[in-house]
Amino acid sequence: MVAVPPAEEGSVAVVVRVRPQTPREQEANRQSIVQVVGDSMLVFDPEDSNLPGIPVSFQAHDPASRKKGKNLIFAFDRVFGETATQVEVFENTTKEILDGVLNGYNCSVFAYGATGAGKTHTMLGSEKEPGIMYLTMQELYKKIEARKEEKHCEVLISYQEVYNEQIHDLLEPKGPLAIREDPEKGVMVHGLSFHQPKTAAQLLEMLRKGNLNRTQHPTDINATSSRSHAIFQIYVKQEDHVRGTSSDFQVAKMSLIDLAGSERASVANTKGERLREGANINRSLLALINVINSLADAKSKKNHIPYRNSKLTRLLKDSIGGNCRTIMIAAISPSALSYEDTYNTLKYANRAKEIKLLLKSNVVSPDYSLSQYAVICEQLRAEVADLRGKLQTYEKNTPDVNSNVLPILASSSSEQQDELLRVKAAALSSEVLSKRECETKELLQILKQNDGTSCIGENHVEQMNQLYLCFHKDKVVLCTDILSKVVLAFHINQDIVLPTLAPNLSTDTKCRMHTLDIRRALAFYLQRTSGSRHSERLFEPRKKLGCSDMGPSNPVEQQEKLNVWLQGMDKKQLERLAIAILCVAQRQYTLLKAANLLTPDMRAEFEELDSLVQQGSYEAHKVSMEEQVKLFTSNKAIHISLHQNAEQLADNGVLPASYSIAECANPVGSPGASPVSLEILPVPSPPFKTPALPTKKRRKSTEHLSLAEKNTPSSPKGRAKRRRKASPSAQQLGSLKEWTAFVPVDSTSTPIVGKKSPSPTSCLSSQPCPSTVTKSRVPLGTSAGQNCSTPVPLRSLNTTFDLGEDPCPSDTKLSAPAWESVQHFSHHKGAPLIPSSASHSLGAPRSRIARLRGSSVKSSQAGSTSANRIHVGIQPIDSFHLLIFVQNPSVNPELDSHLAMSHGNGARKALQFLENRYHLWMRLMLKIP
Ligand SMILES: Nc1ncnc2c1ncn2[C@@H]1O[C@H](COP(=O)(O)OP(=O)(O)OP(=O)(O)O)[C@@H](O)[C@H]1O
Repeated sequence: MVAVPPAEEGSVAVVVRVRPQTPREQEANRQSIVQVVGDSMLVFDPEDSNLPGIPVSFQAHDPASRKKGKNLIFAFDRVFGETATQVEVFENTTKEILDGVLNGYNCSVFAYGATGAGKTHTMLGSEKEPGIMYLTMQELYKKIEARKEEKHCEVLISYQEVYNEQIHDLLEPKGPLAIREDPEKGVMVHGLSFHQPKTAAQLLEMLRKGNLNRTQHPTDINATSSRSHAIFQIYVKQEDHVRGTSSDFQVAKMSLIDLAGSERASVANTKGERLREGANINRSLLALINVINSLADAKSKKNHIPYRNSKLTRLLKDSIGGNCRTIMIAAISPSALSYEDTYNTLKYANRAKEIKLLLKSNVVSPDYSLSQYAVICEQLRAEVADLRGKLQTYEKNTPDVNSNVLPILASSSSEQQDELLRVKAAALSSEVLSKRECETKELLQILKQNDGTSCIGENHVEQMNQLYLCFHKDKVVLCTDILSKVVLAFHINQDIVLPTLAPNLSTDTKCRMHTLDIRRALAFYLQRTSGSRHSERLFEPRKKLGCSDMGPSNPVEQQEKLNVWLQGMDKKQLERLAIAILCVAQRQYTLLKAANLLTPDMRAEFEELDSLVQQGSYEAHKVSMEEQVKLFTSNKAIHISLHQNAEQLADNGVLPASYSIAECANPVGSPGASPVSLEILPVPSPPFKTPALPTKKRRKSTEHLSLAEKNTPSSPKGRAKRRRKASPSAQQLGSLKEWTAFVPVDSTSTPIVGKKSPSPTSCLSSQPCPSTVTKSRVPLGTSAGQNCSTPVPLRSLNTTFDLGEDPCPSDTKLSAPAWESVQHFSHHKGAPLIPSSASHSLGAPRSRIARLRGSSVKSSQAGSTSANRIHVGIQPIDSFHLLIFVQNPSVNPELDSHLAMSHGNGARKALQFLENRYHLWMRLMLKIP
């Protein structure tokens, strides 16, 4: 039910404005016939010139006039004397009812009077002295502005005239318009234009233009006599900003009417057209007077009101009396020359005072019937069901965020990605976060129970969650990195092939735990992932590659087997894993630092880890190298995480050495995929000499990898010095142009020839090779001298490498072009080398990699058998991850060695990324054909 606002009784307000005498009147030197007494009274044709305030000149009266209206006293709501200003008139008339308009009441102000009495001056005014129309609108805009916080207001205006009983649009002049009466909407003018001035100034301009269209002709009485009734209407619609239950809004109409002046043909001396105009004006005014009389007559209230007698009265049907606050401004001349007109005006004005009003605010409520409500309810129900469905889908996908969402992201537009991530984050934030909290607490429990040396304080739970939130907000940036780096650690050290991301979102948490207790971490990890699709994924590729030890697909069995396997790990294996994870943690620290996400606790922890990494760097490097070499000799994949926003961040100087593969959504071998070249480059030499590293001080076992362990074999100062001395940073690698100058565009290309390379035999000497790349960031491994013995030639990874059968030193000879290329692009003095220690210790498979030669490209193309080839490939997994794999088709011919990836700008960054972050003895060269 819509509450009907109570009706308010009232009556038409009538004010009189006496204009000053015109020059013509002054010339006639007649007496003034109007005496204003106070604010609301006047004496028409005062008899006694001695009345207070009446000038002596008034005493001489026109005898004819005196007969009719001698000393008539009129009282009105307000009487404005000759000196009253426009603003004064406005403020005491229209301004007072403006609030009514804003409260939903219809209002009208009309100026009535004889020709030349000052109606147009009052209503419209001039530029110098703008009248009520302008002042009203100005005030209206002010009031709307003042309440814009609560209400939304719209203003529409129309401006029309009734001339010779025809209605014309003054703002968009066209033919005469017809009046329609709608039972609900009231009187309407068909075809009338409505406008929306934004400011009062705009409105004034509209008024000015409208007045130019108004019919005005000079008469004897008034040089600018308006020959039409002008009706300016303002519609104000208001709506609450915050809707209530009723969705109410108010529409009020304000009519500002400048009537044409009544005239006596004899006085105005009108003829012809003017006479006809005058007759029509008088007729319509007479109709108005009749309406006023009827409205004012209490007895005739229920009787017929003769609105239809003229266009004017039809138009003003809802603007005079009734539900409309009405102000009549009676304009009169004080001159005795206008005695009759003034008297008549005062008479009608006096009559109009008696018109009663019954005011109601025009509150409009959308009429929602019950059936409409039912429809709305139904729609809302459907929407809720739809949203629930979506939520369930997202919840289902939550643990699978990496495998499901990221590929979608990779193939989506950035807007879609944003949206997906937003939705994903929303879905994750509630349930997953609470899961994560439990998980973290569980981890803490485990840590406390088992060794009591937890580096993760209780407050870390919160911090981790913060990190997690950051991860969401930052579009899966850091967490993903952390996540996949842990996976990488698993990879290298545990020989697990993992072509998809690690399973759950809290692996970063586990990463921390891993640094304390690898065995427990792995167990925990497996516990968490067993039975999930992720764990299947974890082992499936391994099976595919013929690793039968992980055989059973039953997750429980898998877990048991793995547990056994973990238990069976010897100290050294665990140590390797620990070191690899420490390296990962260091990189994680770098990323977190770059992203400004480090808390003091984390910083301390990572610094400690860093020192551990440094301490065990030789070992770490050795492990890494061994794994690397292994990698080349069997079908394995290294799962490398790439930073989604790396390029952007790199551009901003945040992450200078990372790489984005935003366009790498194509699966391996998919049609239209661009080939990518992956170069295996000579391995950089480590920043320190192996003999200098006291191997005794290496980490003894996983148990010794506590974060509290701070002893380092070399001082940080020394390390820093080594770093300074170290070979060029990633930035020194040269431009992409430089790279492409040396690397074949596709797999069938041969290395660029014609450039001299250093003698390969020089690499066999104990001196560093000229083209040795020395690493600077992290201690990486064996000496340059060692490396020199097993140089890896420049290769395109979408080519096939021949694997030599014999590991004899002569096979290490490189083709001249390859070496020269390496020298050129690397800008390094020494030759990049694979450490001899690694190659010596790795047995047959190791010797294979050692035997890769630049010249072998040709021989592979010449038809070497698949048994002695390896394929090295790079496969984008999603926007964040890159799978680099090395395949020996003789072991598993199913794996596609083609590379499908295209990315234009990131080649160098990719190289830097791989080199600096992962210490892989490879460099990536991505090429766009
Ligand atoms: N209050 C006033 N102060 C000064 N001049 C005025 C005032 N009122 C009217 N005038 C002047 O008197 C003249 C006639 O006024 P106006 O045109 O407004 O009369 P009107 O009633 O509109 O006549 P019509 O009906 O013929 O259009 C104009 O020159 C106007 O400037």
